[in-house]
Amino acid sequence: MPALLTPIEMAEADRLTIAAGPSGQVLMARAGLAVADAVSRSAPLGGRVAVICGPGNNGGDGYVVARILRHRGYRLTVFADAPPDSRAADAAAAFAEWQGPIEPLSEWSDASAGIVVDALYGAGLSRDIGGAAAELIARLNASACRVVAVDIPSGIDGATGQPRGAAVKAHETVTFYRRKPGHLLLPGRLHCGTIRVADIGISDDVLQAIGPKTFVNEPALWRGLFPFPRIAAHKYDRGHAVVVSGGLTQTGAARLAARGALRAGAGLVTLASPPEALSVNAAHLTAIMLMRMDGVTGLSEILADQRRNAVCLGPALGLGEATRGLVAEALASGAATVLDADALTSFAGEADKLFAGIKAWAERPVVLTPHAGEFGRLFGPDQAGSKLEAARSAAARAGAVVVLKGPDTVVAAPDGRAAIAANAPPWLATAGSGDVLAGIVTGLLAARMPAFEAAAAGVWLHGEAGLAAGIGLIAEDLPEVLPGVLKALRAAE
Ligand SMILES: NC(=O)C1=CN([C@@H]2O[C@H](COP(=O)(O)OP(=O)(O)OC[C@H]3O[C@@H](n4cnc5c(N)ncnc54)[C@H](O)[C@@H]3O)[C@@H](O)[C@H]2O)[C@@H](O)CC1
Ligand SMILES: Nc1ncnc2c1ncn2[C@@H]1O[C@H](COP(=O)(O)OP(=O)(O)O)[C@@H](O)[C@H]1O
Ligand SMILES: [K+]
Repeated sequence: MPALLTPIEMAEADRLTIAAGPSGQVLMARAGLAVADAVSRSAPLGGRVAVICGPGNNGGDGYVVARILRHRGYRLTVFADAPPDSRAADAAAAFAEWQGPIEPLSEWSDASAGIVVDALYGAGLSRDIGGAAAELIARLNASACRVVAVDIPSGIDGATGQPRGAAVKAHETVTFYRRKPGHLLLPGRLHCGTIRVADIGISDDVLQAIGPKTFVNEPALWRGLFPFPRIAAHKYDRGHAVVVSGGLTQTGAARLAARGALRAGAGLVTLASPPEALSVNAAHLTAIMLMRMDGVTGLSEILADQRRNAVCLGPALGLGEATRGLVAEALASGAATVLDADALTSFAGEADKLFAGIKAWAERPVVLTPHAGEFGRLFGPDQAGSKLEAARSAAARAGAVVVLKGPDTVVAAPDGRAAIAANAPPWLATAGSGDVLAGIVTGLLAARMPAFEAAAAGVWLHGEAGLAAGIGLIAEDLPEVLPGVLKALRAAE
């Protein structure tokens, strides 16, 4: 299970492990060894290494690293302003075994070493960093030193990815057992550099007891429910997606979504077009079917055929009453519904009306795909907590799966499950890319994938498609590279 553990859950994993067998000192020894190995991989033997130790068990890991590296022949200096806190017994034991020099934090300079191990604070960060530690972090970040962070760069909150006061910028981070949300959420991810996850002997049995609800968005999370075509299936088994087009001069976005839906696996896709845009849509469509849709009645007629089991509204649909009417009709039809862009912004200030329409038929899947701006307009600009918590509480409030987009897209379900994406390349930030994503999710819903998994799989496929197309991609490329991505996904089954 690609679980992410919050600092509190990770402390519980440590506690359960220690209760069942190895001591905290043994876990710390393994953690320190993993970090020492990471340093050894990039530092020439005999080179200078500085280890900066804080007052808790993160600092304890640092003393272990220092001892191992000195034993291997590196020239070590430890920097710490105080011995370990009395509550960090394992760290105190590691400190007692360190028999080399200890300098105050204020003495650190980039002349001390080319490689710096950051063991100031890890999972126990509990307030903003100030004083000598903050000053040191500023000097460290301005230096040319290579920084290896123990567990998480000091100052990054493992639950939220937010810096607290000051935060180390690392080139490499070695964490233990499982990553935390703060390793994936921005800006935390940008502070981590390359992330290694070391096995320190924690058994997956602890996950049963902890019941984590946050995951990395990768295939292990949803592959079992992915609608790979079956040999005995016909196209209607693969579902029929409907995408609603905007008016005469706003048709491209819906066609991008429709093509995403078809490539993602819907057996059929129909573009529902306002009468005035029929000819322009007709000029651009081949495998995708076209139907005339005259307002709400028109959409109602199209969705009356229950085989049309998923519908996407929003891309370039226009703002206002007409769009609100179409959304209400889609939600009342019983088709799985994806709402994006204008379908979300049209409910700014009237969000509860939208949520009531969604909750009126709770078993019908609904996925909302806002970017940060649309999210703020719908759910209010001042969401408390991290992006993860914002998406989670929005999903509970709306009664829908929420895809809060960006470089660290979060997919959250009303039941509290959430997945954070780590595979999206920055060139996905291009006009129309979100329209394709809405279409991909619609295609997966048409193929009857459950909503949370369809949204997560859609986001992952979109990211992989971005990687496959590479820099320079335009939105049109995304559906066209999906077959290669799907082929690799299926081969890895
Ligand atoms: N036995 C275990 O539980 C294991 C823990 N491990 C390490 O232990 C770490 C967690 O240890 P701790 O829970 O002791 O926490 P930390 O060592 O991350 O920090 C806690 C200490 O820092 C102080 N502190 C927190 N925020 C501060 C701030 N902003 N300014 C000044 N002081 C601050 C606290 O008062 C406390 O003394 C992990 O990150 C990991 O590196 C690993 O050794 C694996 C095993
Ligand atoms: N910096 C970034 N790195 C990776 N992916 C990004 C980045 N910025 C945006 N994206 C992704 O690009 C897509 C943009 O969607 P959206 O903002 O709706 O654009 P549009 O309306 O032009 O289609 C989303 O899937 C989003 O997650
Ligand atoms: K650290």
